[in-house]
Amino acid sequence: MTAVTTPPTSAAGTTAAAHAALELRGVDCSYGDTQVLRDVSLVVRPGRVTALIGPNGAGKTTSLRVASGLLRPTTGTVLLGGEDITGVPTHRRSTRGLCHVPEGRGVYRNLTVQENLTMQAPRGTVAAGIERATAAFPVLGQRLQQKAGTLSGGEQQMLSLSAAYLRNPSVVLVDEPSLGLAPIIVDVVFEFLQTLGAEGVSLLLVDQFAIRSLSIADHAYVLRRGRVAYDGPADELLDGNMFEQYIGEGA
Ligand SMILES: Nc1ncnc2c1ncn2[C@@H]1O[C@H](COP(=O)(O)OP(=O)(O)OP(=O)(O)O)[C@@H](O)[C@H]1O
Repeated sequence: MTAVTTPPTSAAGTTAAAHAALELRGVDCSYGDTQVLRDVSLVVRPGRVTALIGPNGAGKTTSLRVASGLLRPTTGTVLLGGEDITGVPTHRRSTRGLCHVPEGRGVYRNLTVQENLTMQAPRGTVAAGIERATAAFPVLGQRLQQKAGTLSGGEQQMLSLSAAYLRNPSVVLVDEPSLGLAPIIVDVVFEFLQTLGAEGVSLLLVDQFAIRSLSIADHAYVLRRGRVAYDGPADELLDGNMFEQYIGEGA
């Protein structure tokens, strides 16, 4: 476990950050006069699942918003595949393979499931994309003509997560995918996230179920009051004492 912000150095002398799919480096971010991220550095390694956990208000969603370009850091750098994308707008990050599945079901409520899926898929890939999404979530295949706003919460979340398949991204940021879902649907969502990871997608996952997130993650960061308090292997955090020390009272 690394106590805080310095990226671990490999035997070859290169930092893990040199091989990052996504990296936040020394990021500060504020809402107006209120600073919520302080010198946040984190690395999402290629084809790995990285969990970002911490108590309410720690800055997890803000970190994802900085990564996807919805927020501009006041200081620091965002890198995608080693390239500085700090000033690159959100839609261009998306075409470069970065997909953000935001908290609260990013679906178009007045469009049907099929229309939602069609909007997400790049031109020329719609049919294949829909096939892939409905194979992952068969219930969506049965609801293609239904308005997204009339789907259950779980189905809306599945539709929202389908974007991660349709756009064929290399890096996916997922914010609170299990929020408000029944336990059986939470299982489906975590299975899907695990499948994405197994298929080589680099995942940065924020979820209220810290233990569950850590159990599918390779690496973990704990944020506390806008600072990285833990940077290390996910399984080390699952150790009872460590969990209590870093997350116990907050999560
Ligand atoms: N648009 C905003 N304007 C002002 N302050 C904000 C805004 N969004 C978030 N904040 C504040 O920034 C801090 C970090 O919020 P953020 O949503 O990133 O935390 P979080 O770790 O994701 O929390 P949670 O687990 O509760 O979702 C909080 O104190 C929050 O009140």
